[in-house]
Formats: sequence, C-alpha cells, structure tokens
Amino acid sequence: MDGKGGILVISIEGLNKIFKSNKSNITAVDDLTLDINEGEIFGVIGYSGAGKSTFVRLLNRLEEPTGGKIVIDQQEITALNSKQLRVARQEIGMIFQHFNLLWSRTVKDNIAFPLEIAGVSKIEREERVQELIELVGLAGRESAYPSQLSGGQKQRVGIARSLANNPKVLLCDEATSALDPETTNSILDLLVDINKKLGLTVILITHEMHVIRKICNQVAVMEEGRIVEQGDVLDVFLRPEKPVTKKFVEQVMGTNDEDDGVAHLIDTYDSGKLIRLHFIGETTNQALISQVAKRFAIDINILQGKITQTQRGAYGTLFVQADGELSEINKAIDFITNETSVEVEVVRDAN
Ligand SMILES: Nc1ncnc2c1ncn2[C@@H]1O[C@H](COP(=O)(O)OP(=O)(O)OP(=O)(O)O)[C@@H](O)[C@H]1O
Repeated sequence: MDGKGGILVISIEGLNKIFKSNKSNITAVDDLTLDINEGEIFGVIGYSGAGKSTFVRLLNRLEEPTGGKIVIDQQEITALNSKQLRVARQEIGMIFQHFNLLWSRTVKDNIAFPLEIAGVSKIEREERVQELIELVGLAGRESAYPSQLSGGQKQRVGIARSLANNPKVLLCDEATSALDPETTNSILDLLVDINKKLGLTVILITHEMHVIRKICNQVAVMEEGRIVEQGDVLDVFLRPEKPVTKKFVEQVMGTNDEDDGVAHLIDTYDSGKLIRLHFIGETTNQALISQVAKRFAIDINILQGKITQTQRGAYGTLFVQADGELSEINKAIDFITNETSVEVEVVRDAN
C-alpha cells in the first residue's frame, strides 16, 4: 500500500543512467525516485533531452541502469539475471513511437510473436491472437502486412502484441507522436479502454500536455533527468509550480492573459454581477449552468472562458454575467459555492 491507499505496482529508487563516452559523461536519468500505483495511467512529460525515453527504457532494462533499484509487481527488476529478465519482461509490455513491427510478418503473426517466444501452443496462440485483434479493433486485417496499414492500425498491432502475454504494466514511449491528431485520439481512447478493461497500469511518456490531459490520472514533469514536479493531473493543471510545468499547462490552456480580457468584460457588460467560475474537476460546466438557470430566476449570459476536460472532469475558467433580482443572484452564488466543486469569484458587482 502507498500513502494514498493504492496498491504499489512500480517502485523506483535512486535510479541513474550515465552515458559514458571518451569525451564526456551525460547523466540522462539523475537519482530518480518514484512510486506508481496499480491501475493508474501515469504520464511523464518533458522536453526533448529531458531523459524520458531513457527513463522508460530503464524500466524493462532495454537500457541498463548505472545505479538504483526498480521493483515491478514485487519483483526487483534490477537484481535479475538475463534469463530471469526475459521472463519478467512478459509482465511489462511496451509500445513505441515507430511501432517496431516485424515487416515480413502479417498482423496476426506479429501479435503471435511474443506468444511463440513464451512457448505458448499453436492452438492457444491462435485463440489469444483473435481475442487481441478484437480488443484493439483490427478484425478483418489479420492477414495484412504492416506496410499495408495506416499509422493508427500499426500502433494497434503494437498494442495487441504488447498485451499478448497479459502484462501487468504497459510502457508507452511517445506512442502517438508519429500520428495525426485524430488517430492520436483514437489510440489514446484505446489505451483508456484497455486500462479500464484489464486494470493494466500504463506509463506513458510524451512531450504533449494534451495527451496527459486527455488520459492520465497522475503526471510527473521531467527536466535534466530529474522529476521536478509530480501529482494528480488536475492538481498540476490547477497549481503548476515550476516554470517548465507552467509552460506545459499553457500548451493546453493558452497563456494567462486573462486580466486584460476581464477589464474589457467589466466595461462592456455593465449590469448584474460579473462572475468568474473556476472549474476544478468532477462537474461539467453545461450541467451547472443549466441547473442554475432552472433553479433561480436569473439570466445567465456566458461571456468567455477556457475549459478543458481531464480524466477527473472539467478544468478551467468561465466568465458569466448574472442578471436579475439581487437576492436571486446571491442565492445562485451560494448554491454554486456550497453545492458544487466550482469556485466562484464576483469580479464586478453592479447591483
Ligand atoms: N545511447 C545514448 N548514448 C549517449 N547519450 C544518450 C543516449 N541516449 C540518450 N542520450 C542522451 O541522454 C539525454 C536524454 O535523452 P532521452 O532520449 O532520454 O531524452 P528524451 O526526453 O526522451 O528526449 P527525446 O524526446 O528527444 O528523445 C540526452 O542528452 C541524450 O542525448
């Protein structure tokens, strides 16, 4: 158990990776300590060179750590010999930016490959491959070769192959970076679906905050080989502390140039109250606005806002003008304050 009551599935302590060359040493991962709970979709975000790829490849020892300890599902990965590691890797699926498929094998045979290595019988392999093909939405494409597939379909093959041996953990190394936005969304939806259906823990590295926003519960921000900020995705969106994190949040929410806009709103809408609603998850904005409009005899005019959806609900700000009897407006404000998780701030009070 960890402090939050979840079951710990990955525990990393003092992980280091130094690339040594004749001229210099590069510390790609620097004394990294991290715990990840079972069933989470855990995002690691950072700019190019931050050490994300190296980090994720250390977890299944595609890269050998220079130091530190990795425990996955109670097995100390860093203490295994190469034979034990081959078996342990069946518990750790991985998908890649460029898919890493076998080009001379069909979809079916790519997915069967890890099962062959694990010594699964032909009959069982065929059954399992068919299940996986259904799971990732590739029915009808079993006999196609990778070169005949779209990028999204190739990644679906990659995902099916990574799940073949029923892993506990799925590592995703920039799995959507080579895909267009629409295909990215469909692959991210598939990862959420798999996470829910199979209870699989997903560790995903990316340089795109919208990927984190869309599917992750937890996020860690990496810079120069270290984790500089970490937490629940919604909390990090709400209160980014480090400059690098603020920049990533701006990727999704835009810059915080709201104050100029507010002055303009105050000038333009001169009756009633001008209210800033701050959505911090769990509630959807549409439901709230229509509920308030139905319950109280006031007019609500939506003026401007930036709302985005995370796995834990809406996050962002909405400016509304509330017009009508003062007592009704105040009741509506009390309702939002006391009955919902939305924070209310009156930015201009004309009544
Ligand atoms: N095999 C290697 N040999 C030497 N240096 C390496 C090697 N792999 C990575 N590095 C260095 O380690 C640092 C971290 O690289 P890494 O690829 O892990 O970062 P990243 O955050 O994944 O960035 P990107 O998204 O650009 O791959 C970089 O300075 C990189 O040049």
